[in-house]
Amino acid sequence: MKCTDFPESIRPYVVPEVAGRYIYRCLGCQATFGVEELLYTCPQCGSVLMIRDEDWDRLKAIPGPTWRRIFDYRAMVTEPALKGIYRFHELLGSILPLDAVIYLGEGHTPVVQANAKMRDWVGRPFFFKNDGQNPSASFKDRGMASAFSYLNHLIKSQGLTQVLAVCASTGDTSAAAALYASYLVDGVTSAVLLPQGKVTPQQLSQPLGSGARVIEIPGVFDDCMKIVEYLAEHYPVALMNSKNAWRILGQESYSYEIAQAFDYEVADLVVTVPIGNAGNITAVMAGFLKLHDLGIITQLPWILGVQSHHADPVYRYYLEPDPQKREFRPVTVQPSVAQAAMIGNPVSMPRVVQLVEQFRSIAGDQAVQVVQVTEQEIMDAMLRANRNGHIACTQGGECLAGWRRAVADGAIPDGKVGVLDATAHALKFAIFQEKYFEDRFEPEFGVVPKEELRNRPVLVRPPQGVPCPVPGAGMDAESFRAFVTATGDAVASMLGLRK
Ligand SMILES: Cc1ncc(COP(=O)(O)O)c(C=O)c1O
Repeated sequence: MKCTDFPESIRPYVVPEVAGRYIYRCLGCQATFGVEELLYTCPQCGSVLMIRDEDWDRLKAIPGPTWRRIFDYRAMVTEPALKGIYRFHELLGSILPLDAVIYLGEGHTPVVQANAKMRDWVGRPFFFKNDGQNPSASFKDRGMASAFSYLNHLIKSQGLTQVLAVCASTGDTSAAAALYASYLVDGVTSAVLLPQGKVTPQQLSQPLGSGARVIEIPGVFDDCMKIVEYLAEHYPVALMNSKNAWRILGQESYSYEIAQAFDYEVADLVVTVPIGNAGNITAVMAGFLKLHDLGIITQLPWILGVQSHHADPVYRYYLEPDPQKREFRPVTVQPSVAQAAMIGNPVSMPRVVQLVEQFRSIAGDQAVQVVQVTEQEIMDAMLRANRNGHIACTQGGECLAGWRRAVADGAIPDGKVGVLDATAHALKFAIFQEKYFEDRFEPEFGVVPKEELRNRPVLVRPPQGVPCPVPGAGMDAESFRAFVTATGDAVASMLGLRK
């Protein structure tokens, strides 16, 4: 449905105005800066930035029920600039002209209910929201659509040429950045820095296929991040990590979609996310806070962050109950199956600290929790989910393990329902499934396969003397019939079938 197909009375609700006064606000010294330039950190104190609409009151003047109608109408619109995350245009980019918006199919990801078996295994009902069904197969596309739409706007409005987009990545950020850069083509190229040997073959193939310059660095993600920060400080590049606040803005759409999927009744939900660089949990909290502030939702959901015991700096920070005594200490990560979240010094930690405080001040101390899970729990949970109709990656498994752990610890009251972020597609992380099925985990992971969760292919050959087809060579009809019958019977016997 096109915007112009709607009756005149509804059109004002559907077509967004290009308006607002966006600024970067420093979370350290509170200084503000215009968004005419792409900034990553505060030029005054070096702290991280968030983007704010200084004209927010004009949005607050619109009643919550009207906003809900606007977003629900827009869900039916097919115009590229209003599809996907930009149906929430006023909340995440209202200064962007619609012709600058880049849409590659991100957003609108499905919310899939867990079956009765999984519900009983956890002890509470829950859903997976499958962000692996985004174009580059992870949630990162939400933030990249935003960051590249903004970049596109700068290119168009300032006549920029030859922009080099760079990022450090645990695999998924690079796939998304390379994809969006490859679409823009005119004037934009991308280069991605990956920790050598610490992304899966599927993740590595993505930026290569999109034509990015792929640079491998010895070390872990945190080391790559320091290098791209250095590049952003000293060279003319556009940093596409979530330090770039436009990424956070786009990722807020995950919260908006959850609200919409649950008819804006989110009070009983526990939105569960894995934490790595902490951009995702930042965006999820910021998104719900905005909806609440505008009266689009009347109560906040709970937020549950999950970390592996091999990369758990945020969990450790919140172990201290007294906010005055909390002290953030980066950790040295150990190998983790939740490899995309294997980050010891999350860039968005200052954002998390402020938003958790804000969130808890409205919804209570229990409304944001962080739990820790083992590598074994992550693998077992992922495989169990995928045996029950899901397509969770290891980070999705981490969410499920965390949700189950929180329920078992008595931290989740009756009546709460989980919405778990399956942040990437299972296929990107198939290598960990393979290691489990083949019992090939290196000792440092500490994962021991459970027989009931393993699965391997079985080769069935026809009995001796029955000819087998040879690829490229012909076979006479009688031999082929003999092969089909003998092999078919062997398969049936293996499956316990009787004629
Ligand atoms: C699939 C996946 N899940 C989870 C994360 C963690 O998200 P964040 O770094 O925003 O905390 C990442 C990336 O870092 C990821 O690629």
